[in-house]
Amino acid sequence: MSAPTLTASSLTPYDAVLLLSFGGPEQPEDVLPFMRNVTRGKGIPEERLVEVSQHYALFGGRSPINDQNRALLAALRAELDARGVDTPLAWGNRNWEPYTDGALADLRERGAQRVLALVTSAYGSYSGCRQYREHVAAALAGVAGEAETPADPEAAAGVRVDKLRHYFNHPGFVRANADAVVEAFTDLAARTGRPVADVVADAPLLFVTHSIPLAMEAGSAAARPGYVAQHEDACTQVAALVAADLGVAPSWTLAFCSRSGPPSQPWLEPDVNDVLAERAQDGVTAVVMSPIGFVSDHMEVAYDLDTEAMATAADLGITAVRAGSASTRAPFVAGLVDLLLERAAAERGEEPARTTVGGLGAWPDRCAVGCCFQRAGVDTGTPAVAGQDSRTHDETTSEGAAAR
Ligand SMILES: CC1=C(CCC(=O)O)c2cc3nc(cc4[nH]c(cc5[nH]c(cc1n2)c(C)c5CCC(=O)O)c(CCC(=O)O)c4C)C(CCC(=O)O)=C3C
Ligand SMILES: [Fe+2]
Repeated sequence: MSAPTLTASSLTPYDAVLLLSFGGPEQPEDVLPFMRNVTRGKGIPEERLVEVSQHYALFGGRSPINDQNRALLAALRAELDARGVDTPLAWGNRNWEPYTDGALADLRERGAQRVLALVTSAYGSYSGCRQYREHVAAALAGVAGEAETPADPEAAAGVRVDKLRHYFNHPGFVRANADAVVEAFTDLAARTGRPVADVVADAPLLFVTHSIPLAMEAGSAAARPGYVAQHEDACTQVAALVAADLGVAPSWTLAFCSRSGPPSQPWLEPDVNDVLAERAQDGVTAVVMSPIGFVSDHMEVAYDLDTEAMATAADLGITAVRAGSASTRAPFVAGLVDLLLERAAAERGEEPARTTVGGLGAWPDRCAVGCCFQRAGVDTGTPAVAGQDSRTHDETTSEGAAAR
């Protein structure tokens, strides 16, 4: 079930790949300005900003996310080189330096006309999908020197930016998470001095992801199976690989972390800390937590799981082991390169296999009309690239024409 290794000497018609990520502060004085970027117009209470600033302060005011993206860039470069692909790889963030507009301006300067963006969010929701698409449209407007984002920012900037399909159900992402969970159960067995099969049989596997508002969940589910359904599909596949490797099927649930917003606004539940308390009441003394919703061990993992949830588990007398994230694990990196090659082949008019696992199938290359609005059915009309509802300049394709 490992992804087939694709080979091609280039990513034609793409001139460059852009790793597109969230960004994070790297020094204490950048924490609050970064958080104001993230929450602008979102109605997040000031107390929450102060609270989350303290999470960053615990780590010296430096988010781990940028270093993790530097490591991912290096791993992707090495994998591309190993397959003989010399396409340039650039990096831009939505919320902190290095910003996307600078990366795109630089690529344009170097002659790039078509860019393929790889977003560090495996799942679709406004936060992990359309918000990036709108962000790229605004960044292109900046590159074109326009104050307002025009309806066709790609034409204005002379750069077209496509986005790789979501990869929560790609075998590379699933295999990498399963390997990490197998390692965590093995570690838990060593710590408790029991056979690993016994540990899998009675230690629950808690998959953890970022909570989002229920309205955002509904928006994610309008055009395709939503954020929660995507997670359940990925969790089912990871658990199946763990069962195959360790001989016993783990009993898993999906829990959420990092709830934000005002208390009056409903977000996805249950919270991972509440799940731990419930399991303790049932007599559970050991768990594995897998941060399946996160591509790397950034601040939500370092604080909400490794600091807060670990303290909750300790208070409850639960031995908890946190599995690693996909980060730069070989199956994940190889899978991402497979996806880049698949997309390039599709853009050349070939018909590449769209490898997936689970029951939901491959997400479309261009996001479906109406996908991932912040609230279901509420189209703000904000220009966004890379969708079937984007106004791109390739009017000639049937897909582009159908969207109008
Ligand atoms: C689904 C999702 C992912 C996972 C997918 C993905 O990985 O992209 C994610 C990732 C991340 N979220 C991050 C940081 C923050 N997110 C915030 C706020 C919010 N996140 C939301 C959702 C998500 N966020 C939402 C709905 C909000 C409320 C405001 C809004 O509606 O947009 C806030 C403001 C404070 C607060 O409200 O908690 C901060 C500081 C970092 C960087 C971490 C680092 O520095 O290492 C990363 C990778
Ligand atoms: Fe977030």
